[in-house]
Amino acid sequence: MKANRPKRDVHPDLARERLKCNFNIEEVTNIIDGGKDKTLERKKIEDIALNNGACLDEIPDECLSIKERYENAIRKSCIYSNIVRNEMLEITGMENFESPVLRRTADAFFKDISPFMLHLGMFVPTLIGQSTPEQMAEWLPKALDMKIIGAYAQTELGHGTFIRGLETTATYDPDKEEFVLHSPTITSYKWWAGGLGKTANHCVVMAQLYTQGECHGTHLFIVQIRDLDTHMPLPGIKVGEIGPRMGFSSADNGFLGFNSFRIPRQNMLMKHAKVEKDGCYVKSAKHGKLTYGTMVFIRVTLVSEMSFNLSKAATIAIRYSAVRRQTELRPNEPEPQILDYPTQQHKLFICIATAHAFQLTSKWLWDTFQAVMADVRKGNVDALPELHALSSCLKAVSTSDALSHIEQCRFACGGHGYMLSSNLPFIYSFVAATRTYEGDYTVLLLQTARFLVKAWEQAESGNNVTPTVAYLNRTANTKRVVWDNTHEGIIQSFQAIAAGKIGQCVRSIRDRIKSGMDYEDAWLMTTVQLVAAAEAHCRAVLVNTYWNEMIRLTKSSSANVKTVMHQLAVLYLMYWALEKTGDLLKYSSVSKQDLDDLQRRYEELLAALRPNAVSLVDAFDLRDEILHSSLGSYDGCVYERLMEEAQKSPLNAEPVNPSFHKYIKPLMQGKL
Ligand SMILES: CC/C=C\C/C=C\C/C=C\C/C=C\C/C=C\CCCC(=O)SCCNC(=O)CCNC(=O)[C@H](O)C(C)(C)COP(=O)(O)OP(=O)(O)OC[C@H]1O[C@@H](n2cnc3c(N)ncnc32)[C@H](O)[C@@H]1OP(=O)(O)O
Ligand SMILES: Cc1cc2nc3c(=O)[nH]c(=O)nc-3n(C[C@H](O)[C@H](O)[C@H](O)COP(=O)(O)OP(=O)(O)OC[C@H]3O[C@@H](n4cnc5c(N)ncnc54)[C@H](O)[C@@H]3O)c2cc1C
Repeated sequence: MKANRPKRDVHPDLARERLKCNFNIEEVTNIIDGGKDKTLERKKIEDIALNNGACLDEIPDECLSIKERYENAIRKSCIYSNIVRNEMLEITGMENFESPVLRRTADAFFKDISPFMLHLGMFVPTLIGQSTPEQMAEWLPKALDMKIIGAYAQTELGHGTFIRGLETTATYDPDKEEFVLHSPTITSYKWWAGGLGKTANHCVVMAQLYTQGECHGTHLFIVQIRDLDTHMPLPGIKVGEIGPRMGFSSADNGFLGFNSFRIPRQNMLMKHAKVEKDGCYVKSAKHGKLTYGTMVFIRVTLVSEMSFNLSKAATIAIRYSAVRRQTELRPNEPEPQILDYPTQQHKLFICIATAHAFQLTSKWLWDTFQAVMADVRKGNVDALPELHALSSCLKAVSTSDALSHIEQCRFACGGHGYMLSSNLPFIYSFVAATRTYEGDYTVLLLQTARFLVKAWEQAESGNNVTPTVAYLNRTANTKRVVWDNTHEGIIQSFQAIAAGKIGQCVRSIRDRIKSGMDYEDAWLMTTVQLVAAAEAHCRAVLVNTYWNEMIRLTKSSSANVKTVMHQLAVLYLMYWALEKTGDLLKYSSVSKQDLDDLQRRYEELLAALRPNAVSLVDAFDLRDEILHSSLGSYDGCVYERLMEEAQKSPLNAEPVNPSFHKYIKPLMQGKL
């Protein structure tokens, strides 16, 4: 059902803020979108999706029951998918079905997550990345046309991180030329897959492949789990939804068990390895981990996804902070806008800068991913370890940083930030999951650490290392870098911290081995340091990439846009330098005086950015329909919207709730 929202005048405080803007907002929007043409394309897609009002709900999702919420999400998913299929893909091009713009526009329909998200997000990319041309021809058109709807079922009740430990089996039967899928234990049940519980009729399943009596490790299979006509689970399939969770409330995350369920031989995704009709196993992949490709793809896309979520939270908190007034600074003076408090600016301006840092880095990461995949298609897998290390740490750090900054945005909105109608709790719970799914934070940083330790050893012995760790060639054998408070100096300090920490890990491992431990135990005992070293490496990559990309992308910008983009990048460098003073003292020659100067310059920068704060979030160009926020709308009519949303509470539908007569009154009368 559509809801009509009253159009309101812009709140005078926000209107005044917009008059202070000294840069061209559209230019910054174009930089964030990746060019003027990309902005136009995004707006066109948003217009198609939003102008028909299909996304608006009369009753907020959070006031619905679990069942109603799911049914409403399916209703909207079908409308949205139809628009994507019939109108939007024509604009992006079919090959760009995973365009972030499509993903972002979907947010206008769902405060939470669409049950179809994993279909386009993981099922389709797996078909593209793991199928032979024949398999692709069979399934991809059906999947893109929504003739089949898929999920990605890898994680099991007993194992998520350790993929090699998955228990589901796929045993080849050469007589019938079929695989028999089986779930031998309760812990082998698939668990978590989005869209699996009620929506999907197909899924990609990761299972241990057995043929000719031998186990060949985990492989991917495409499995039909429900009848296309009745939607009933097929015989041999036990499938359902896993129950309420912190977020993802409308994503019908599911469980799945197989009871000797048979699929044709052709349903093994055979791009990197195949099983012949007679059961002979043939591996063609040049790298053992190419079946993990969908995970790498999603890790890469998550960096931009984090930028988007952070830009939403920052827009809400900054617009609200411009309208909210609190506490007298001096007796009898009007209460200031809370955005005038430097402590509030400290909480929030880093969110704008981080959204830029992640967006610019994500574009660079995406280009790197595309280049490495093009090489892989030609048979060259040399750059895969570096891509894995890079995508792992950037996924871990971007999701973790986004989560803590979004929480800061909620704190910055006081009590009203706790309201679901602010949308901050939805954004937070969505992002909280990203720190875990697609590889947990710690686990992924330890993957990066493996790569870094090897790179450090190469650099130590005088060999050249790959580009993202090239700083090791300069710093591996240096004790402390000379502190220099320019941007180059700060970037070099981050590299020195990373090199210093990696070196310290290597020495700890070696010392432990010398004292009698085997390599595995020495590694295990060093993992706390290894995680910190990988995080430091990631920060070095982030500051360097953000800075370089900012300079590159603002080359032809107007002077004031250059200035404000520069200010944000400097803010990012200073913020993190001040967060890491202990490390700077350890690995650079920074003095107490240098740090005091840095703190003062940081505070001056907050003040310099203050007049442009609202316009900087306006530059994210997030329409109200995408923000879903009583606190963050463009007009800033916060109190009216909070009141309007309160009226929608089901508890306000009747003046007296029946429980009064049933319980409270008898209690008051001593009759209970
Ligand atoms: C309209 C919509 C359009 C589009 C949508 C677009 C985008 C979507 C945006 C947002 C998404 C929104 C919603 C999505 C919602 C939910 C999705 C959630 C999905 C999931 O969670 S799926 C399950 C994911 N699971 C994991 O990630 C598990 C994590 N574990 C692992 O990855 C691995 O087990 C491991 C890496 C931890 C270890 O693997 P292993 O044991 O097999 O390997 P080893 O540790 O022994 O390492 C050996 C060797 O291999 C190297 N290695 C490991 N992995 C890789 C890799 N992927 N690539 C290259 N190399 C790899 C490793 O480094 C070792 O190397 P070394 O040289 O020996 O050191
Ligand atoms: C909202 C959501 C959606 C999801 N969607 C899907 C989906 O669509 N498809 C799918 O297949 N899966 C999905 N998952 C599952 C997800 O990928 C896993 O939860 C994730 O990979 C973590 O695995 P786990 O839950 O087994 O955690 P565990 O591996 O059990 O981790 C628990 C803790 O142990 C630590 N730990 C584990 N191993 C190590 C180690 N080697 N060294 C140090 N510490 C370690 C971790 O850091 C963590 O703190 C989803 C999960 C969520 C939350």
